[in-house]
Amino acid sequence: MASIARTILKKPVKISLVQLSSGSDKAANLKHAASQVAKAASGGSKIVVLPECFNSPYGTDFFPKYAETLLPLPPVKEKAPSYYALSAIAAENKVYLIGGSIPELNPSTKKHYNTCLIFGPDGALLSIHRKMHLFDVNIPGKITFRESDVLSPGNKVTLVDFPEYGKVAIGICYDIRFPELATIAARKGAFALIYPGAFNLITGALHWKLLAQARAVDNQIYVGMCSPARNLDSPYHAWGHSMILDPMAGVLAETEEGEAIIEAELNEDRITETRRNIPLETQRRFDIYPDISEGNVAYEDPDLLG
Ligand SMILES: NC(=O)CCC(=O)C(=O)O
Repeated sequence: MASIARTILKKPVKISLVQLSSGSDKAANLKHAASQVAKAASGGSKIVVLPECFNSPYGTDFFPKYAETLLPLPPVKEKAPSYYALSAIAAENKVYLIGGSIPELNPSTKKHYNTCLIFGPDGALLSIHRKMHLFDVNIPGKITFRESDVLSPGNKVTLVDFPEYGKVAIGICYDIRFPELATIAARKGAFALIYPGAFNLITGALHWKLLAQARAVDNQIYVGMCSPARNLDSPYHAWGHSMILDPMAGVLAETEEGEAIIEAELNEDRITETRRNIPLETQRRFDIYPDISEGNVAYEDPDLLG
């Protein structure tokens, strides 16, 4: 089989993950996010990531209360303060901003979503990812959570093109448990999988790093997982431990549970070296099993097209 030689990261890029400390005051959370993204950008990062539900506490009781109306695009200013704050933050700092996630309401269907907005360095909206896999778990005596009591799932794989660099795939938290999403994105040429995510203290301790390393090693790609800082005053205690992994699943940057910014430089050489040394791409057996990146993959969500 021929080897697949293609450039997927056009030039080195520094990325920052902001493990933000948030509370119940949305305006204060937005202001704080602005100052932390500015700090990350001043260190040279051109891609900056915020955590899941960075503008609100995380929990089913909070989603409707904090939900913003994005549709039809562009949203009405008063109904989407986080949208306009993120756009301004991206433009002021000239960064690609992966805006964690915010609770969203589609007023025509009355459905709520857990939604990531991605803006370019000019402040223009590049893409929207709605969490595809909802966090519904029951580990008796430890944690029960049912996002689906309130939220609806998004219906597409999100690959965003950052023209100077290449494509980045977006998932939100529980989405990382589904390797299909990561594999589709990697085979479609993403150089990084980015997951804003708020794992908890039970599964975080066991699975957070394991899943990050699994997605990196399976796909020979960079992975970033960006958590909120742990806030013991809030009902949900996030695991923290934001991390950036290289395509060999080595940890490039990692933090603990407090507020922090972590950063790393990503480059094409590390991807090609990994893929040359362990040439999974040319060893796959699509004569035996299907290539899940081909065929019936949704990249557009009809609900988002208006
Ligand atoms: N916010 C989430 O999706 C949490 C996911 C999580 O904790 C897990 O174990 O998965």
